[in-house]
Amino acid sequence: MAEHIKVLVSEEEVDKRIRELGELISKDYAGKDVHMICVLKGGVFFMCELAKRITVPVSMDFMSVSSYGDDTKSSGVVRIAKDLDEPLEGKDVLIVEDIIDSGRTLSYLMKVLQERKPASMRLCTLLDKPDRRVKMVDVDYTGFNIPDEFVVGYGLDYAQKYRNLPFIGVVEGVE
Ligand SMILES: O=P(O)(O)OC[C@H]1O[C@H](OP(=O)(O)OP(=O)(O)O)[C@H](O)[C@@H]1O
Ligand code: HPA
Ligand SMILES: [Mg+2]
Repeated sequence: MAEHIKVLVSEEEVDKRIRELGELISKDYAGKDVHMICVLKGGVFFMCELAKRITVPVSMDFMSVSSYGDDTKSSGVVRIAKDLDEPLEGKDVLIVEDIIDSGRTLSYLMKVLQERKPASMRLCTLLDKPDRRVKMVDVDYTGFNIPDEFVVGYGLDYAQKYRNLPFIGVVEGVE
């Protein structure tokens, strides 16, 4: 069966929610600088759009972590493919992710990053699938809670495709 993408969250809804999150984060971090950490590759589109809506001073760093490879199921093994360039000590860190699914990636990553002694560490995710949680993760800012379906777009891939879609969609016709 050919793959078909059904819209789950439209471009307009995503844009509106990112503006709201930007306002909220700007208020919460008033008087501070925020050090945004993008979890590559999926987090990159959300990171760019969110950073543009934050009005306190922002610095950025990037980390690449992978557990899904080209599959729709997590391998269960989290691999750091690229580490951060800068130390985190004393910084107010905001981790930016596209999705929390089983929670394996972020529970692992937050443990690793907490050991680097940031002044504070919060997590912002565009999407959350709470029904799928295997590992507990404290999420501070969520764009949308979504049902247990494999989604693509806005950074999320299926076999590395569809990251560039400007909306969140569900791939139909995939096992
Ligand atoms: O909560 P989990 O079940 O761990 O799933 C969430 C993680 O999986 C995806 O990354 P992926 O491993 O596909 O890497 P990618 O961002 O490069 O696509 C996504 O971007 C999250 O990082
Ligand atoms: N889509 C794409 N990548 C993912 C997902 C998903 O639903 N969950 C975890 N990684
Ligand atoms: Mg992926």
